[in-house]
Amino acid sequence: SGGGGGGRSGGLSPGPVVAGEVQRIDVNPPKGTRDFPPEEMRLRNWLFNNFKEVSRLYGFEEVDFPVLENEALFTRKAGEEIKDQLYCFEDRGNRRVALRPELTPSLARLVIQKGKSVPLPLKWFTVGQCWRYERMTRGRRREHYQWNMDIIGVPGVMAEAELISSIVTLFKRIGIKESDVGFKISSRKVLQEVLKCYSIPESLFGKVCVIIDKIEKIPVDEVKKELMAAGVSQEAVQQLLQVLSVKSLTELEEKLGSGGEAISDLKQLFSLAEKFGYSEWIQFDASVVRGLAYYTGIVFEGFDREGKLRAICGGGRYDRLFSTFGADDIPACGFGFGDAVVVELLREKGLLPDLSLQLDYIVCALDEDLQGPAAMVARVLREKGQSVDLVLESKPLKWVFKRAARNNAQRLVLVGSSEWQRGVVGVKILATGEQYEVKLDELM
Ligand SMILES: Nc1ccc(Br)nc1
Repeated sequence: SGGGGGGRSGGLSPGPVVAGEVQRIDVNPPKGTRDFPPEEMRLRNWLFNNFKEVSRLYGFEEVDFPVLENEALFTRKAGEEIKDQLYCFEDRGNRRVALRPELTPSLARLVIQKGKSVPLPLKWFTVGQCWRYERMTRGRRREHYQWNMDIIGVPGVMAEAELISSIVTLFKRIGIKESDVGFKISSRKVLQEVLKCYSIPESLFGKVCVIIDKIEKIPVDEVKKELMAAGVSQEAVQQLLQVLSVKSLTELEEKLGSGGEAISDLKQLFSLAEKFGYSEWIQFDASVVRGLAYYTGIVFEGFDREGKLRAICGGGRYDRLFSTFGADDIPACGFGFGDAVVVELLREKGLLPDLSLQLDYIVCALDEDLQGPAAMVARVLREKGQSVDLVLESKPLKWVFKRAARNNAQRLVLVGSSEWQRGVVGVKILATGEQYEVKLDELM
């Protein structure tokens, strides 16, 4: 959703500056950002209203945070892309600030700030714009909106199962089926258990996961090199990469043994999926790691089964994030769901909704000195909850009918002199052409 459109004049490249004339500004939004003209805004509102309705159905409370945050929220030392692309600067008070690249750190900050005043578990959601400063070489967007749902204070995988259920509900609401998309599910405890066998320090865990997450984006030898540079032995690297290619929970159990938390979490999650009714939507995929350093357990991502698009959404458990902000750890999990990839998917599937403007009335005075009575008509209708496009200046009837058609007005009210003298106005039902006169207080 979102994007520019043809302006009133042609090209936007400024012509020569003539003395006394103002050079035309660039009317496009900054590189990598989008405008939302009415049609795009209707699609965005439709999508966000679905996000919010699902959040309401799941009993989540809406929260919000500033787009501008203290840079320190995002300066994790794990080599994440999100940090390399931080949209950050020093403000006039010499503070290091950043346009948030994600929402979870802000949420964690607010939870810590609220402390014991907000009884756990918390189920919070938000829809917010997130930013990255990426060299335009790849021509990618620099902003998108994310729907985030987080459950704070529940250590068990019922929380992850509930979150995935909410996303399935969203997909169903917008017409996307399990034959269109799926969820790849794994747990970072798989990697943790391998690393423990090679006594790799916990402090390296986040960085190792971030490197492994690049496995499908850069050559595997590069991944190996980065892992070894980070301090992982060659043997451990081999084991890590091998475990990522495991194809089933059974095979994983053979590899890791049945006593570990990774297997028990995953088995429980797949069992719960049966009860939630979304087993057909999920699959175990050991290669899912996700690129954020703070995930510690179950991780998942929504993908399009045709494999044409980037991940639709992603999330997981982050039980150690709070202590990175100097607070006591609280078990937590959540996901982010962007506004762009899902719209690409809907477009691909021919599922974009038809969201033309819906107007109840267009009201027009038939001559200049009837503008006041026309305003009265508009007031009466609006007080009854009717949407009214009041024509604000003298216009030929042809113009009024054209505007009524373009704005999908259901009825046209014409305020004419002789009718007004008789205490009535003319109403035309535009779909049928039927027309009648009605007293002002009988208007509806
Ligand atoms: N984190 C992030 C922010 C903005 C965009 Br576009 N993509 C990812």
